[in-house]
Amino acid sequence: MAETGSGQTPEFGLDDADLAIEPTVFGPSAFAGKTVLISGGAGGIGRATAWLMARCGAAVVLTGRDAAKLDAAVATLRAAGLDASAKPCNVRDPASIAALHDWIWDEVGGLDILVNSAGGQFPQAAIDFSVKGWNAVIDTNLNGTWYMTQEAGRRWRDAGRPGSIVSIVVVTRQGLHGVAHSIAARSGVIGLTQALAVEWAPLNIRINCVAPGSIETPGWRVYDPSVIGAYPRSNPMMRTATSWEVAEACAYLSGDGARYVTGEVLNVAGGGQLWGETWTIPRPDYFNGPGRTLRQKDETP
Ligand SMILES: CCCCCCC/C=C/C(=O)SCCNC(=O)CCNC(=O)[C@H](O)C(C)(C)COP(=O)(O)OP(=O)(O)OC[C@H]1O[C@@H](n2cnc3c(N)ncnc32)[C@H](O)[C@@H]1OP(=O)(O)O
Ligand SMILES: NC(=O)C1=CN([C@@H]2O[C@H](COP(=O)(O)OP(=O)(O)OC[C@H]3O[C@@H](n4cnc5c(N)ncnc54)[C@H](OP(=O)(O)O)[C@@H]3O)[C@@H](O)[C@H]2O)C=CC1
Repeated sequence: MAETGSGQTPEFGLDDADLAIEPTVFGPSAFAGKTVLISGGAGGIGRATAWLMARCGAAVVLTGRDAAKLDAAVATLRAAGLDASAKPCNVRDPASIAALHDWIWDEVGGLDILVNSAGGQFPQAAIDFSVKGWNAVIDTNLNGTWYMTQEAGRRWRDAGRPGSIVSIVVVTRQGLHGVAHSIAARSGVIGLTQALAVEWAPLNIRINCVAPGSIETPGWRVYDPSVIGAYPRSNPMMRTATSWEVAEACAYLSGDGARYVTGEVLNVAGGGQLWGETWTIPRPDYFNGPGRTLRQKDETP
């Protein structure tokens, strides 16, 4: 892995030098003339999506809370000759989202695509969640995604313009343990997406989700090395993946190739939605035993 333009090599995942040259199935003008807003745009998956779409001709606008991180990401994109800008915003704060959109519509010339990649959680047994911790995860992942989505929808409606939204979620029904708050929040986002796919079809707005599996990004810093070591076993392909592999799914779903697709969840998880297991907290001993047959059912596991 090469060094980034900012002199930083992330602990996990691809850096900017990698993202500048990763091969893609999309042509160099696949997103020409499109403006794409990416929350979490200086993070792992958001950053890869920014590089991919910018390399395919889009003007990308990055947002997140950390202005310095955004500025560094924009500087490397621009140094590669790409059209990138950024404005900080906290997706938990509707006023800062409104200010971001005012700037995009007044200064950048409007919006075509929104990618909701801001999000995250911390690993903890659900029985130990504090009220504050639960609310932090719900507010970031469910409310934040809704605030961003509603603001984009309103602007498209008011401007009479079509739009496309992709929200990054997690695999909610199989294999991911120790992040029940996030499963709850992302299940809400999936339900919201299905509802809006219908309600907003008359507005010519499509909306879909991407559910990544084990994707090596800086976000992995909150997981203990002992659990990260097992992540390749989260799926039948028996490997982790890159942010680029998720970015290509975001590009497909948000772009014209998916013009007849709305209300979907695309798992980019190597089949982890079908087989595999990811413990973000240490796996309880209960699940390490052989289990019991009917004959053994009254014995202690
Ligand atoms: C088949 C599928 C395989 C998938 C494998 C991988 C699974 C998924 C991986 C990812 O999604 S990685 C990429 C995502 N990135 C992150 O998760 C980034 C890190 N997370 C965060 O930044 C936070 O968790 C947050 C909640 C998203 C941020 O919110 P906020 O900034 O408000 O939080 P804090 O102020 O830090 O904390 C608020 C509150 O939350 C509780 N809390 C936070 N961390 C922990 C922890 N480690 N353990 C227990 N509780 C925690 C706590 O109550 C905090 O309040 P205080 O106690 O600090 O007052
Ligand atoms: N990596 C993985 O294995 C998986 C990731 N996902 C999900 O994909 C999405 C992207 O994750 P990934 O790129 O890996 O993680 P990163 O932590 O690398 O990126 C997430 C970004 O979200 C931004 N963010 C967090 N909270 C807020 C907020 N309140 N307002 C604005 N921006 C915010 C952060 O920027 P800043 O700190 O500057 O605000 C950060 O750059 C997340 O929703 C994640 O949970 C799902 C499944 C697996």
